[in-house]
Amino acid sequence: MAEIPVLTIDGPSGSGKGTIAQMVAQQLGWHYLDSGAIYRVLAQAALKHQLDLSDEAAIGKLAEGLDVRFSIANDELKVMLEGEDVSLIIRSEQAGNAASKVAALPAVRAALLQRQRDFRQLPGLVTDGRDMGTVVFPDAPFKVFLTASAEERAQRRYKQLKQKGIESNLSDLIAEISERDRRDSEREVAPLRPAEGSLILDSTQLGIDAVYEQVRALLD
Ligand SMILES: Nc1ncnc2c1ncn2[C@@H]1O[C@H](COP(=O)(O)OP(=O)(O)O)[C@@H](O)[C@H]1O
Ligand SMILES: Nc1ccn([C@H]2C[C@H](O)[C@@H](COP(=O)(O)OP(=O)(O)O)O2)c(=O)n1
Repeated sequence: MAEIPVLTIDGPSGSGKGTIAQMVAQQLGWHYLDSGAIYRVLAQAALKHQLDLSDEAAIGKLAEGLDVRFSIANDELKVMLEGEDVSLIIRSEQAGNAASKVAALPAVRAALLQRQRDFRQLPGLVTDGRDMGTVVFPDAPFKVFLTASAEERAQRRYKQLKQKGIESNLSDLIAEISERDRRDSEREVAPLRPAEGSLILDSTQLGIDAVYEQVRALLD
């Protein structure tokens, strides 16, 4: 496994991880793992099965048997839960917040570890999340930690949700993003933090192309 290259991109919500990860994966022809989508789908499944989001035993069990499938259609990541297309519903801020809650449960993280590592296939993998460089792929040769101010990230999310036809409110988004940053950074297991040896990029003042160039330069 170790010889299969991996680029990990970790960072807080709205820092641009998914955008950059997909651009690199597409350009190199590498596989792509959106690890956050797994937590989002799990939270969706928990709500569907009317489980309490803090019920570690029940949600850990759900995570073990989670029936989630990813595919790419028209350059967009398509996500199926138990045969149902949940690609859009999992992108709301409520879904992100619910994902952050189930993601703090140690049993959940343990249940999902191998499933994520299985994405490491030739010719390579680009993956984004919170603990890709610290826990899931600690031996990855290429690691990035992408960040930006909470205000800038909320603005980006606002525009992105609008483009998807999802209405939101900017001040609510700033509050939700800050709450999620705090929960993801302060949890006991796999908290959000830069992996040792990662390239730390603050994209508050950087456009997508400038970030992309710096990440690509790391791989040359
Ligand atoms: N450097 C950047 N400057 C401006 N907008 C950006 C930048 N990076 C990403 N975006 C935009 O911000 C939104 C959130 O990006 P996304 O990749 O989904 O973030 P993340 O995966 O970190 O939550 C998207 O609409 C994306 O086009
Ligand atoms: N590797 C990961 C990925 C996501 N999570 C959790 C924490 C996040 O708040 C939620 C949603 O993650 P996601 O990357 O989809 O969220 P953003 O696109 O950054 O807003 O899942 C995690 O704990 N570990």
